[in-house]
Amino acid sequence: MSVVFPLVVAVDGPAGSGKSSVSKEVARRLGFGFLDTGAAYRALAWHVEASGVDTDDAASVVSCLPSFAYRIGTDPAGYAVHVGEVDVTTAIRDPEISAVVSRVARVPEVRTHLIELFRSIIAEEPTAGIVVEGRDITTVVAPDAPVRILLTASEDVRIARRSAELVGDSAQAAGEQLHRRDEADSKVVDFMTAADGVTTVDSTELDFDQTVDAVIGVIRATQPEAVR
Ligand SMILES: Nc1ncnc2c1ncn2[C@@H]1O[C@H](COP(=O)(O)OP(=O)(O)O)[C@@H](O)[C@H]1O
Ligand SMILES: Nc1ccn([C@@H]2O[C@H](COP(=O)(O)OP(=O)(O)O)[C@@H](O)[C@H]2O)c(=O)n1
Repeated sequence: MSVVFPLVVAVDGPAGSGKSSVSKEVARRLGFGFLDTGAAYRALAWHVEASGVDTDDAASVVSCLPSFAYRIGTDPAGYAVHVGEVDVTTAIRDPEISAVVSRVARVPEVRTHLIELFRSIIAEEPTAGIVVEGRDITTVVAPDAPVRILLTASEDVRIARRSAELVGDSAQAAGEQLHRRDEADSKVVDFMTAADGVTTVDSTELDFDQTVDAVIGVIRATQPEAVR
């Protein structure tokens, strides 16, 4: 009996471009699974901090990997992130975690460990497809995915969207943090330019529903049987 893998829709892009919210809605509409890979880097940063370890020291970060008991579901309607028994779904969105996550994500051993984890979650997806979003999905995690998309938007628009969802944090601080994080992250992987074969969806002038429709349009163009 041959093994049938799910159809992988790989989505990359900078912070605030809509990767997470748009991918989740696309998955919901198509009956696919959804994997937010950034959540794992955030949860590891949370775990490193909770272990009292300096996020700036790569060797100490690596020493936290064996005790990192990470769990995430792929049902877009039941999104929840756990480290051991602790539900960290909300805690990992804290600006304090956003401020340190890039330090954890730049460690090569961390990336190797999490990339393997993502590939095993993808291989075990029980539905017909899975939308996987992050920074290196189209290039490293699933470069052979049949659908590969770079979701972008101008920095001003991304900052405005991100600061609109923060409470008690000034728009300026949110903007500066987003800019710094993209700068640090893009030294590790290039998610600002589309690799060969990757389709760019620029949501600067699109509202949320139009962006979802644009992504589904790209999927339909390459995999018509996946979209009815
Ligand atoms: N095309 C769009 N138009 C307006 N708001 C959007 C659009 N796409 C996403 N958003 C909103 O922008 C915010 C950031 O989106 P998110 O999915 O968290 O981005 P990312 O995962 O790329 O960081 C969310 O509040 C989301 O609802
Ligand atoms: N595939 C990925 C996904 C996220 N990340 C890291 O994880 C962090 C959080 O990712 P995220 O997708 O939750 O960030 P947002 O774009 O949603 O703000 C990023 O700033 C990167 O440092 C990564 O290195 N590779």
